[in-house]
Amino acid sequence: MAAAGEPHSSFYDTIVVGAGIQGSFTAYHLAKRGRDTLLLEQFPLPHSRGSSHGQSRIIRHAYAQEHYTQMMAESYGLWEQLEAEAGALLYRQTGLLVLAANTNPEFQRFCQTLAQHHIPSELFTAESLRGRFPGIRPYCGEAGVSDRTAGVLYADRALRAVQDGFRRCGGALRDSEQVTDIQPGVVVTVTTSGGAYQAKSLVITAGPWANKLLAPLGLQLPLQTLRINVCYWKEKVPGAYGVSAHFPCFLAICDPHHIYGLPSNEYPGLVKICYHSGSPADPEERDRPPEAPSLPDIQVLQDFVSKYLPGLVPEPAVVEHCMYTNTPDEDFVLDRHPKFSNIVIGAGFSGHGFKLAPVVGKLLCQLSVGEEPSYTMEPFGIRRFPALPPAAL
Ligand SMILES: Cc1cc2nc3c(=O)[nH]c(=O)nc-3n(C[C@H](O)[C@H](O)[C@H](O)COP(=O)(O)OP(=O)(O)OC[C@H]3O[C@@H](n4cnc5c(N)ncnc54)[C@H](O)[C@@H]3O)c2cc1C
Ligand SMILES: O=C(O)[C@@H]1CCCC=N1
Repeated sequence: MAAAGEPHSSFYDTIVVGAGIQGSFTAYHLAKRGRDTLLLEQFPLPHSRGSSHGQSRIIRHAYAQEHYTQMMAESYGLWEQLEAEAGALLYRQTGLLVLAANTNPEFQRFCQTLAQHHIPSELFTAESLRGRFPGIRPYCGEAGVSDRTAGVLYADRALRAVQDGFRRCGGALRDSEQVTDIQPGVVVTVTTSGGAYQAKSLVITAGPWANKLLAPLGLQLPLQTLRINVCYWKEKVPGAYGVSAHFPCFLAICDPHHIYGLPSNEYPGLVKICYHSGSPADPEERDRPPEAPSLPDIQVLQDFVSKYLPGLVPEPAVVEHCMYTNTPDEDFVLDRHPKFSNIVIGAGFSGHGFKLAPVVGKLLCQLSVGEEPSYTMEPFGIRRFPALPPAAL
């Protein structure tokens, strides 16, 4: 990194656009391998306009799709490594409870992946759930399966830790610099609001702005950007649903969208419970009220809280906002640009990418240095979207 007053280099091995959790981890892995790396961020850091801000995220092995459970084994290790390097606590184990009718096929897939991967877990009937978690009322006789390894990641702290780690490895992080133009080629030229830079390869991890950057490169991915209401609910007895009372994270498999929650911790007396969907929104106008009537997500949550969590006041006490960028199948996009092989794209993290960022960053790093990725990339390829115009491919 250039010292204060020294001119900045303008030629890098790799430039990463977007310093959310995915771009920051990609840059961290690149710098760790000795690649001269520039990480560009449009806003002053830290900021709350994308998807990686806030204090907490769920981390879990439990997934209905095996490819994520497989990746989580390595991800846990990399989070631990970052914790050690940063000398900061980034993860608190709380366990996770998945709730559903025990005949639900998705619930059964969760049970299968947990068993196949030997993740410490336990099955609960409605009755045993009541005994173990008195704060939860299985209103429709739901069953449960736990993932004891799950917990909460301290998101803001984690983002800072990975960016600090990147800098310690010699990486250059320039915030308040919006990328305004990308010229592909053997050497890629990136113009920002503050200058122009060149690199042998480029990684685009721009969150809800991905398609804006990809349009001039002839590519539009089927991404939907959603505004998410992040709701916090007051405990009737402070601490009853808290980490110290061993209340777990939970994921209720509901139709059409799941509901998930985290124990009270970051805001004393408040439990975070969210709907796993939101209203379509442009990230530039996230908080503008939608023209069409928005999803009645808060109503759905109120109904859920009053039925299933009798110790909470069934009205949100605090509502914050965040963005999801969803693909149609909610699998990530981790691939090279179909025409420009030295441009790599990480996008569409569909509201579940934080916990996997250490492995996502490694895979994007591997793609950008031309290495064989460590996992099958089939679920993440751009070519899985049949509706893409053939010209883009
Ligand atoms: C409410 C909520 C709850 C969630 N809960 C969980 C959870 O419990 N567990 C979990 O694993 N995941 C969870 N997620 C998902 C996870 O947080 C996201 O998948 C992840 O943060 C996506 O990171 P990103 O780096 O792709 O995007 P972002 O964080 O949005 O980063 C993209 C960055 O690119 C920058 N950028 C864009 N365009 C430009 C440009 N032209 N020039 C320079 N910079 C640019 C942006 O400013 C931004 O900083 C949740 C998400 C939300 C919103
Ligand atoms: O990724 C997670 O764990 C959370 C909870 C389930 C839905 C999305 N995000």
